[in-house]
Amino acid sequence: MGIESDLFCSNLVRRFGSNAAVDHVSLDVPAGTFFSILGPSGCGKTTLLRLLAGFDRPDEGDIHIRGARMNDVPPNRRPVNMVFQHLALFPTMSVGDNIGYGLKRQKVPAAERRTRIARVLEQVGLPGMENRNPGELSGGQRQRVALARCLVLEPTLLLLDEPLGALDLKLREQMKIELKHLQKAFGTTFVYITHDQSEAMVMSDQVAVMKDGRFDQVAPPEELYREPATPFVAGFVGDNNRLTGELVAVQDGLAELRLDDGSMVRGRLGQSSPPIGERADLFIRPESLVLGGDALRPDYSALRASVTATLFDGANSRLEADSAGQTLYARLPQDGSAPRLREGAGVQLAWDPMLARVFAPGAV
Ligand SMILES: Nc1ncnc2c1ncn2[C@@H]1O[C@H](COP(=O)(O)OP(=O)(O)OP(=O)(O)O)[C@@H](O)[C@H]1O
Repeated sequence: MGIESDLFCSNLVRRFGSNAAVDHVSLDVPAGTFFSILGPSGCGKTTLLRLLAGFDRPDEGDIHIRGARMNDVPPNRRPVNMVFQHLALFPTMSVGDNIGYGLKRQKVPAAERRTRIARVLEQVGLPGMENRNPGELSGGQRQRVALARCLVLEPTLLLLDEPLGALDLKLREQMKIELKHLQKAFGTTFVYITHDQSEAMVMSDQVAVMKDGRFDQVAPPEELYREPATPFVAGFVGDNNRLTGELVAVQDGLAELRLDDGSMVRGRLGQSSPPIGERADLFIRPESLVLGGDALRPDYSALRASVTATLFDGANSRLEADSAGQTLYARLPQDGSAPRLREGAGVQLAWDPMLARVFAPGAV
């Protein structure tokens, strides 16, 4: 890790007028890893990727690729390739010619080109498809050709700008697993931008959650999910319930909140603690909520709620309930153990306070 990493950036800033689209971003991506930048529309992902590719220049900060400073290096001289959402395969060229295009420009001899094209097609699971036309391929196959066209050039870094965005849901699910395997097989360093948290979580070694031009948190997917550093990350990564109340006490890292209907709930204090007496948000995941019964542990927090709907979605089935005007979702296991609950039925929703996070209110 450090300046010799495949990609190392320090304090990158890119302003448009008075607005900093990229606002002091630093990142360190070791060789052979899958790094995702995840954030909502307009947070600055594309602007950051354009700086890395060299299509745009930072106002401040440095970009290093394998130890070499890139700020003044034009895009075609950087050891970087880019895959776009709307891929631009040349429609009148065969798959083989599309893949060989960059090699030809590098003046790689024809025989070697043929060997490398055949090998990369095999690696992306399209052996022998050199002579097909892009129009004769499915959307997923075309995206694999676009990837092969970049990987055949053996870049240090592959930048991917929402490459699955144009595919339908089922294909996207399949391709995100394939991409993860391909990245590991090639060992190329991937920097992937997306607004889809599931894509980032499934594929990445590290995810940077971006908001308003800054990184809120950079961590492996599981850590982001279990230990969100900010209320934005808690609300953006995975499903979460949010309860708002007043912070009345803190003891041993556990915060106690009084909700507006007077109920008391508890959760672990996050990194940014509000002062006692101030408003605070408690986040608890749907799968951490249990439908309370006799076996409720005494240290659990619990709320009375009334069922507003059961939402069947196979393994992701959920219960929607209302507790004093706040909507909560709880996971409903589909192995027959979930009780049958009618709309309007009263339930008790309980949780282990260690699984809940409490933060000062922030934009979610
Ligand atoms: N050339 C430009 N001139 C002025 N403002 C720009 C320019 N490019 C981007 N911006 C602004 O910078 C901010 C970040 O834009 P950017 O396209 O990087 O976001 P994004 O996270 O990629 O969004 P999306 O997911 O919708 O593509 C936005 O407020 C955008 O309006």
